[in-house]
Amino acid sequence: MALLSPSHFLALPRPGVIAEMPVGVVDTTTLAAHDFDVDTRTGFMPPDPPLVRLPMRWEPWEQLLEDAQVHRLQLGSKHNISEEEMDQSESWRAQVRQSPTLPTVELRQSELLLRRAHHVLAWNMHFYIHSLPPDAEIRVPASITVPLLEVCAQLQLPPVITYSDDVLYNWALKDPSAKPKLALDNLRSLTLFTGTHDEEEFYLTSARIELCGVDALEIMRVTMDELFVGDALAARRITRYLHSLARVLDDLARLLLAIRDGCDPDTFYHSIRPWFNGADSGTRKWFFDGLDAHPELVLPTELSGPSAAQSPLIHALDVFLGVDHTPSPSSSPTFEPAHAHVPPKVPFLVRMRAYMPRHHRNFLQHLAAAPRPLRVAVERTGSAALTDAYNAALAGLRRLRDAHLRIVALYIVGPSHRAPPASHTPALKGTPGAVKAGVFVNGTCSGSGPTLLRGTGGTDLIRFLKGVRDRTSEAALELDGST
Ligand code: HEM
Repeated sequence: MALLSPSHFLALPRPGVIAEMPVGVVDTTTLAAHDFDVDTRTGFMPPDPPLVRLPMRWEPWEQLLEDAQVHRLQLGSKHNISEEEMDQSESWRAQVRQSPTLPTVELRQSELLLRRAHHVLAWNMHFYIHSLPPDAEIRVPASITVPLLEVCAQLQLPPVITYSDDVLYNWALKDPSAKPKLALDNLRSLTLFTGTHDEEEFYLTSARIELCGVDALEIMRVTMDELFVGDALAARRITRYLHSLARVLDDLARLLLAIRDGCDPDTFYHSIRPWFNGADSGTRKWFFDGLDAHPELVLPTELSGPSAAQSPLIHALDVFLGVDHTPSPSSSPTFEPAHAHVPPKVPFLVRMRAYMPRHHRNFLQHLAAAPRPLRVAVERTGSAALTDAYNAALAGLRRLRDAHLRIVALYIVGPSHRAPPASHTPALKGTPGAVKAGVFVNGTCSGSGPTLLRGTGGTDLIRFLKGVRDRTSEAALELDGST
């Protein structure tokens, strides 16, 4: 790939999340950045397939990622891990430690290079940490720490796998010549921990929801146009749009529930999910080597693993419909991190925004600052038809969250009460339904005991999810405008 010259318009400095862009300077870091990197056809997914490999200069990182997958590194916590598997992981980790610390300056010229670098380095870091024996100290080698933190400083993302690494920017087309190319069944994942069809389906379920969610984004857009007009005809149109939104939300719920066709709950819980754990999900602290020589690189105080709670689409739906997730002071324990070495911070869903690509974060801020919020407009008109339609859209979002609760019960609560199947080999990619025999993997999910279940991000899971679901319905309006 040819690198851009420093004077090229795409090589202009990226904007700060909080800092405003200087007056007159357009954010050109991605071709769609002027509209928050939200594409009219693909929403928060990029319209073109993500980069699959960095240029030769960074080939050592790519080679390590390929080796980890080809040699099928195993979770260090797997209860019946063989000597051979332990040796295999250790020899891969030794290669990581011996790798040179590659410079990242040239990556800065392209957002797409930076994205791929974050993907590769963060994935290598999770392979490194979670393949370690359960009693080993967690020390991320300088060859990962330094370039990863440099890339993170550019992208304003934390040094950990995010939803954008495993869903938004982790896909390719099965058939590039298919029409339409981004059909829901024309996707495959790029990087997998386990090489299983189950893991791929886990990521692709979210990817399909993002693509189908484009219809919801379009409804938001036309509704906001009508809110600007604000007359009786606009109110009738918005009424129609909100009923359509309820139907789109039911489509999203169907896509979510369809995960059951391709992803086995025990495989997910025991073999796949432990790879996602962040620093706030385990009892061992993560140390990052190489920082002494780089005082300019700053580590975040908390690192949560990837979660679809980082999906900008679902946040956008809440913002648009005016669902307020600010927890009351009495509900704060729901949002406590799992371990004492991670200080409690802001509410979980707000925290998750720091893990989103910054253009998407900015999109949500922009949406929240809309001068004519939908909920206020519905309250003001007092129209029965419009209020019904608004409540129908909220009910659709609640049904989506009800479906999600069923999935969490099936994929986390259920398996956490069961011992891992004694003979369990997940079906390999491309062989769905293959006979399962041989190996099983014992997960290390935080709080995975029956009494206190916690999510990837360290939440008191069911209580938290029910709270979010209930706040969705609580936003409903009575006909006279009261809640
Ligand atoms: C097997 C499939 C899934 C499982 C086991 C699962 C599990 C979880 C867990 C444990 C949480 C709590 C937060 C955390 O700690 O990460 C969560 C939150 C969340 N998940 Fe999922 N999830 C699944 C699929 C999805 C999908 C496909 C989506 C949609 C893109 C989604 C959207 C969300 C959202 C938006 C939240 C934040 C709470 C909310 O807004 O309702 N999840 N999920």
